[in-house]
Amino acid sequence: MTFTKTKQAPAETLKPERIPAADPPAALQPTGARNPLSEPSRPESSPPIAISFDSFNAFYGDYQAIDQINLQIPSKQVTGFIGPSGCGKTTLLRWINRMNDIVPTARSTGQLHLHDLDVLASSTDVVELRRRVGIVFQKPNPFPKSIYDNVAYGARLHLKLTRTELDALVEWSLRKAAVWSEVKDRLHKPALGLSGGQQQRVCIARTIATGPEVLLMDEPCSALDPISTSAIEDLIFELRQQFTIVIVTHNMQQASRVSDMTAFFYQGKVVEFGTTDQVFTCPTEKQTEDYVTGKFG
Ligand SMILES: Nc1ncnc2c1ncn2[C@@H]1O[C@H](COP(=O)(O)OP(=O)(O)OP(=O)(O)O)[C@@H](O)[C@H]1O
Repeated sequence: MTFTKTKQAPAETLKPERIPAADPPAALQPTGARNPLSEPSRPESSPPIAISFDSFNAFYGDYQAIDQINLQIPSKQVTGFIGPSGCGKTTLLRWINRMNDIVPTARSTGQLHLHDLDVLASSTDVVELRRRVGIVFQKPNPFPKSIYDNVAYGARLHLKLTRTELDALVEWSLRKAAVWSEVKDRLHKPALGLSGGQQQRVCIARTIATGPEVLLMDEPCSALDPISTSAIEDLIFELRQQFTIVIVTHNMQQASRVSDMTAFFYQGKVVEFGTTDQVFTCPTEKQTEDYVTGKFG
């Protein structure tokens, strides 16, 4: 069995709003420059690289979860991480915004760059890094606050906006996350009163409200029903126009639908990395073929 990349039609019942053409508020324009070291030999037509792992290793205590990974993630595309349970997908994802800093046993060696920023340097401002690299988790995790306050939360921390500007930002973010029409009349009601799919889109709105360049998504649909999953997939497809997206998924159909590039992981290594069409229809490695066709994993 092989998969071909097809764009799903939006679910009629939850048809997402299209992304407004307008740029985000000026205060949210990304500031990242490109890493010149990552790009010198790439042909003109290749997209620039947003994230580079070079000889990257990650450990929990003595256990090595990531083994000598070299991976270059293109800007403003969707890169899917696939592979069997325990192969290191989440670990690698969480190093990109240093979420693993909160795990006492976690450490890494090698190089990791976001454009020209040395992510692992002790001098790196982790709060600013996490503003530039937002993360959406497996289960929607809205704060026990109103929808408005959820989305405004990061902006209140990072940006000094007037009430009018904040209102505009909240609306922009909720529109971008394709949930505005469903929540605009209940902005000051608890976010926890929404459906799981709506909560997840509010969490995405909360993440993009601080103006990140990168969105990390760790199995963002695993707790959602098929209609909500379809709405999130449509949203991912739209958001890649503006954000670099890295998504971990166990769902092969989902990976083939939403990802431009796919990395197949096995036992802490990247076995194969290429366009999603190539990885799913014409894999070069037997292990990849066995995995995407469901023979193991
Ligand atoms: N906090 C931790 N402490 C110790 N070991 C950990 C920790 N988190 C993950 N590991 C181990 O690191 C390895 C990689 O785990 P990771 O969660 O990155 O894999 P994964 O590919 O994302 O798996 P899954 O698809 O099941 O989520 C596993 O062997 C796991 O048990």
